[in-house]
Parts: sequence; C-alpha cells; structure tokens
Amino acid sequence: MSATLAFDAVACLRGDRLLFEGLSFTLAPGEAALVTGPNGAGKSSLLRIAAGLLRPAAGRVQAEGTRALAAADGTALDGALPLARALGFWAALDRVRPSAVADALDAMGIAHLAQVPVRLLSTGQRRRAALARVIAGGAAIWLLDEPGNGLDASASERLADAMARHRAEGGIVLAATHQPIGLSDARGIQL
Ligand SMILES: Nc1ncnc2c1ncn2[C@@H]1O[C@H](COP(=O)(O)OP(=O)(O)OP(=O)(O)O)[C@@H](O)[C@H]1O
Repeated sequence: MSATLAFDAVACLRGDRLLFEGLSFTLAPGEAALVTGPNGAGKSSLLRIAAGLLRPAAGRVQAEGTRALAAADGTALDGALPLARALGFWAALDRVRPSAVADALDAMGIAHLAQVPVRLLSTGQRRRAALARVIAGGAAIWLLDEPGNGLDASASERLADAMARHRAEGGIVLAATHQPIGLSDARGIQL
C-alpha cells in the first residue's frame, strides 16, 4: 500500500475564527499522528480538511492514496439495513473483495450482529460498526475522529490491532483523540 498525507502551511477558518494556521506535517507509509487539543480547537475540522471535505483557508493538502473518514458522531451507515448489508453498500462503492465486510466485522468483534438493523445497535456497537466500515473499505489513509469514544476495553484492543495491521501494510492513520487509543510511535499534533 502506498500512501502519503502532507499538510503544507495549512490554515483553518471556521466562521470568522482562525482555528489554526501554518500547520505542516508529512505522514509516510506506515506512519501515524495523533491530533490533540482542547474542545473547539479544531481537531474535527483538521480531519475534515485532511479528508478533502473542508477547504483550508490557506496552504495545501496533498494525499496520495484513498482516504476514509470516521466522524466522531454517526456511522455513515443506513440505520434501516442489517449491519452486514449496510456495510456491504459501502464495500460495493469501494469495490473491495466480497469477504472484506465479514473480515472487518470479525476484526471489530461484531460478526454476531451482522443481521441486526444498524438503528438497534448500542452506542459502542455503532462505534465498532463505524470502524468496521473504515477497515472494510481498504482506504490507505484512515482519518479517525475520537475513535475510542464509547469503546470498551476489548474493542479498544481490537482497534489498536487493526491500526497496527493497517500501518504494517503501509497505511496511514491520523486520529483526533482526548484519550489514549493504543497508537504506538504516533507523531503528536497539538492544536
Ligand atoms: N460549520 C461551521 N461553521 C462555523 N463554525 C464551525 C462550524 N463547524 C465547527 N465550527 C466551530 O469550529 C470550532 C472547532 O470545531 P471542531 O469540531 O473542529 O473542534 P474540536 O477540536 O474537534 O472540538 P471537540 O474536542 O469538542 O470535538 C468550534 O468553535 C466550532 O463551533
């Protein structure tokens, strides 16, 4: 997997507030960074900029490889569909191999929920499902907003394992978090 994510003197403006400016970093294959900072500092905004969903007020973002964003709220999954089918919808768009969904459900320990409609999942199960979507999608660059929120100890371990496997394959992880998430050797980006 070949991936690069580079910020070059990036500034972020929300409304009329400058949240950060002059932010530069480069992540090479296998590298990870942890974005920290107080509530409202702009962590989610930074991830949206990294995903290409929000335009920087200044500077440039270069991404080599596909990007997948797991937002802090919501799963981006159809609540009415059974979990496996909701994930399958994205997997089809991402053109991944058919077994990717089952593997991702296994990786997050929710294979037994495959037939349960997404809207009936618990908060932690939904978080696991959102992460399973990213894992199944096969994107090179994972952008994870508060990925540890709502996860129990076992799910946190599964997330740490999934991130380690992803990096070992040359993937990149950029995560915003207030809590430790088992991301070893991650660069710190303090807002
Ligand atoms: N669409 C928007 N228009 C204007 N301001 C916005 C918009 N979205 C977010 N903001 C503001 O930008 C600031 C940064 O928000 P952001 O969600 O990026 O922070 P954060 O560091 O992720 O915060 P938290 O730790 O609370 O999740 C906040 O003050 C927020 O009110």
